[in-house]
Amino acid sequence: ELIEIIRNCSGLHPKPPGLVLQYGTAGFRTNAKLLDHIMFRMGLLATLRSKKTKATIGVMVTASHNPEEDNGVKLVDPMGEMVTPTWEGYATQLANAEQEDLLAALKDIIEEEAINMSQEADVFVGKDTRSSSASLSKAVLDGVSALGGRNKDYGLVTTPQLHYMVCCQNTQGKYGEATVEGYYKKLCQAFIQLTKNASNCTDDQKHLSVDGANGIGALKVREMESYLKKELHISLFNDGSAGKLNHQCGADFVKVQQNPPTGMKINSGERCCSFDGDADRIVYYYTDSEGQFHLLDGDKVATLISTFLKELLTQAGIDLEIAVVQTAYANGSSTNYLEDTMKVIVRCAKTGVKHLHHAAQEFDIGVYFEANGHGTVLFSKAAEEKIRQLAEDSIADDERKRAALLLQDTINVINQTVGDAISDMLLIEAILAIRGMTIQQWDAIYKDLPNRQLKVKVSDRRAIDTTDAERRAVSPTGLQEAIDTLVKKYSQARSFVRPSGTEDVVRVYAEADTQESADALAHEVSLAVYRLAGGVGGEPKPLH
Ligand SMILES: CC(=O)N[C@H]1[C@@H](OP(=O)(O)O)O[C@H](CO)[C@@H](O)[C@@H]1O
Ligand SMILES: [Mg+2]
Repeated sequence: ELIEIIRNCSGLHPKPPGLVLQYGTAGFRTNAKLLDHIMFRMGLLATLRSKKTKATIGVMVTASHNPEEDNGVKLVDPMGEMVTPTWEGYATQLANAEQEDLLAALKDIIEEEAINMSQEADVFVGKDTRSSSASLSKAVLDGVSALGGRNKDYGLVTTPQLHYMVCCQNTQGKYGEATVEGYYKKLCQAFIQLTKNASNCTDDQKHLSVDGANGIGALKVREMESYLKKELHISLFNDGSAGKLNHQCGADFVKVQQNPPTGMKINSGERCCSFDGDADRIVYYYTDSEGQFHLLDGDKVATLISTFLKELLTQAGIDLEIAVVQTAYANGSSTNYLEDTMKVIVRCAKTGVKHLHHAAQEFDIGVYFEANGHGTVLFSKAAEEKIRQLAEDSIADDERKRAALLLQDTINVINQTVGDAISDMLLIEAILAIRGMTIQQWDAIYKDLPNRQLKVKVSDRRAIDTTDAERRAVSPTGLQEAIDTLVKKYSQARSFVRPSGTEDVVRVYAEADTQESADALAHEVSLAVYRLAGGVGGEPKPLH
């Protein structure tokens, strides 16, 4: 019977023969026209995952910072985290089975995981604002129904909101209420509590300009505003009413171009931030009186947050281990500052949020951020418990107790399931307010080393294999030696290369004491990649 149903339904979502796609760093992602069968099949897979875990699973339809024509899908595991690697493998298998092999591919997974098909299943579905998202999310729902799963369609939500809903549902409301309203209430209440500790904060300081990337984040910021009770004054730009999603705006554009977004009115010295297309990344910036642009990326955010937390822990007199997890893309100055001045533990993980999240779970408090602005803070159960006890302790002295209460509100403003632009924004705004800190003062904590990111096209990027959290290349032969030799020519220099997990390119990163040196080093390393790793098209040209 099931066989019949699936055969009929899957016929409505046929796979283009021969098409091969991979569940990559952030799920499937490609031109929206190629994704209908993927969505249907991810509906099937999410239902199986739900039966297997006996918990609610999430499916988010989005392609984040990609252009509007693209789309994609990510699966969310029971605690709101990214789906586990084994199931990423199943996702790829199921996605690539030809139409006539679909049933067999499903059966393989059911047998391999010994799934009880009579177990009930629940799947939460969300989507971003892309024009293709409506029909693609329907295809997901079709997949869920085909296997008899129940679904809840949250419609338009940010990626981190969907992660949050899944976690709330599976913790029976302990993490919060599994509604968009519940999300705003929890975060905004914590934010308002926190900012009560910011004495004499002026209206000017409460103002923030937000670039919504013409995406879902803009819609949700607008929805949230009334819950903020005027404690934060947001001017929203790129709200989707006129401009195109991610086009010359949004966090990815601002970070990679090191330029302000179009469509935003920026007064010199004013605090601004940009979200990406599904609102799981945030970067801050301002322009100074000379018109110079200053970017405060994920590394600066991690520094601000970890410094704040460390001070509170000291004030509270609680002994908890705090660590910052970065990737190889973290600016060398940030790593030095954190290790040498802040004296916090720093770990380097492979690119991709799941790797950082995993590494951060090893500590009492793990702050993780990619340089591009995706990140959050994780508190272990034991850490939350210690903080709660002190906050409720009736005989603790006032200063310790105040710090514990601040830590508690901080925990509540954070979305621990995944990086969340809205939640990160509220936390950063609260920290700046409490410390009476301007964005210029925040920026001055350390000075970024000039850096450059480039892409090189090669015939097969798998030719490059890396080790040591992607900081060294082990193949092709001679590449790492070539990089080492080039790096030695410059001062305070560092460079590495790795195959991208989301684009068909090799990424090159270089930093050095001056922008000229960083640019020259990045170019020379690009040439080495081109020559040693099978470059295609013309040789990389120098930037200047
Ligand atoms: C250098 C860089 O920013 N890489 C991004 C990018 O991965 P790549 O594997 O580098 O293509 O997309 C990922 C998913 O959004 C994100 O996690 C990661 O940080
Ligand atoms: Mg994103």
